[in-house]
Amino acid sequence: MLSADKLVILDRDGVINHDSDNYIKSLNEWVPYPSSIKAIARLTRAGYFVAVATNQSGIARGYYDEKTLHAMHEQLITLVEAEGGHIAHIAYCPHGPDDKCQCRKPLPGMLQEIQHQVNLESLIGSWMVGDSLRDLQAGKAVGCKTALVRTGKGSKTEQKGAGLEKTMVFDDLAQFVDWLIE
Ligand SMILES: O=P(O)(O)OC[C@@H](O)[C@H]1O[C@@H](OP(=O)(O)O)[C@@H](O)[C@@H](O)[C@@H]1O
Ligand SMILES: [Mg+2]
Ligand SMILES: [Zn+2]
Repeated sequence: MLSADKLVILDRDGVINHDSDNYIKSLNEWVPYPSSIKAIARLTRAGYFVAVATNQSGIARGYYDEKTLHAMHEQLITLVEAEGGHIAHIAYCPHGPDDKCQCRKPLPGMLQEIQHQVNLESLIGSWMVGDSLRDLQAGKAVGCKTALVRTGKGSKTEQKGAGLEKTMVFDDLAQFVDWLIE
């Protein structure tokens, strides 16, 4: 039986893979950080469940389609499983900022989807790891502990400084995992 403190929810762009201000629009543009793939596998081996919650407004904006997004996620799963890791669930929000959905971070809808997928009563004590303030806000809304990584937009988020109370800051996902499981 999974306990909430053994669940780590990851933002995708800027945490697992390089981000771009022009969106990640194709499988070729989806370039993982090798250390992040290995870090996910280390979490699995340490008994953690790992899930992903990612805003993908590029779909609503017409930059790419869900078939392309699924190809990126199949590649992610293949790379993680090749390292002996596992991803329990990938939640994504295909909507745009004006669509008034319940799943676009900073709203916690995707985290609640993950909660139900892994059969947890609560996410209190789970981890949310992101590079943007909205990732941390979504996590805090449902009681997650929060970690900011400096990759992707993380350094900019850190410099802005707002909303980082009780958030731990790490250079990258690998450093967070070193701290969490060592
Ligand atoms: O970091 P996650 O949630 O995995 O994904 C973020 C991406 O969907 C894109 O989100 C966009 O924000 P808007 O959706 O345009 O506000 C921009 O920040 C892009 O640079 C970024 O690639
Ligand atoms: Mg991000
Ligand atoms: Zn949505």
